[in-house]
Amino acid sequence: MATYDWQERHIIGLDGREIALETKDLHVYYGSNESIKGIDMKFEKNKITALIGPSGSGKSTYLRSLNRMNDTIAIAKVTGEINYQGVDVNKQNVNVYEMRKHIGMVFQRPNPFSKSIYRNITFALERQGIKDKKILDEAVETSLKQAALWDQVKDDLDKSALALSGGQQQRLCIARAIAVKPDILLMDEPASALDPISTMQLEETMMTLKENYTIIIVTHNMQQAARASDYTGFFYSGDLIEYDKTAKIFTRPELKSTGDYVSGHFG
Ligand SMILES: Nc1ncnc2c1ncn2[C@@H]1O[C@H](COP(=O)(O)OP(=O)(O)OP(=O)(O)O)[C@@H](O)[C@H]1O
Repeated sequence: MATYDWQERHIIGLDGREIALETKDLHVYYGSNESIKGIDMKFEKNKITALIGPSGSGKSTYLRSLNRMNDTIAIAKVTGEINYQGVDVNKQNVNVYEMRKHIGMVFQRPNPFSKSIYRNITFALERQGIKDKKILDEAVETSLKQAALWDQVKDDLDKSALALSGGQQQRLCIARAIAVKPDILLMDEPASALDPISTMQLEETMMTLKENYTIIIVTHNMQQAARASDYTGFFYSGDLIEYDKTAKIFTRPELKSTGDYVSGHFG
């Protein structure tokens, strides 16, 4: 069993880069359990950042706090700053519904509504008061194209979303998330319920999406992080231990713990 110096940190500064989102001294508590222990992290605009680390290290908790999903958990308390376009979205007076139009989320398991493919995409837009059929049609086509699903479903838009394959359902959920034109897409293990082919298609979709979006993804799949992301953050026990360009993390990380984790020799 290797021993590691858990006081060591190596965190990239991202000086001079355009920053889409930043947390400062972010802590998350579930009751008396401190699951995130003061994380400072910046995310570069139009890049994919992967969050990796062992089970229970706090990746999902951190990701979910970025668009206030932890608000729904009664015992959760989040302190610190989450800065997005000059606003601390962790402040109580922030309109969370509005904020989530800018910072969207795709979950681990595809969760389309039990509605048609078309209405899955238009639902949020209609809630915003958009009724013009031409605008809704355009939104459906654009977001399905961006999610690389249009060609497969364009003749079946009235069919139930639940009739799609798992991989198609996940791409529909991405299309639904991007229909409201967010800046940032948070993805919590979006490929964990998918087969290898759907996983590859999802990764290709992510690579195209980053032209327009900043993506932050939690993944257990090291190959996926290495292939698809620009930056990687290694989490351990609620702390961000090492954060750098993905190529560096996977070939010559600064810390032994990171190197052991990404090569499967951790512990
Ligand atoms: N809803 C919750 N209520 C109480 N504790 C929670 C809750 N969600 C997570 N935790 C705790 O917070 C810590 C971090 O969990 P989290 O799920 O964020 O880790 P993770 O790195 O995403 O793990 P995994 O890779 O297994 O999904 C764990 O100790 C976990 O038990």
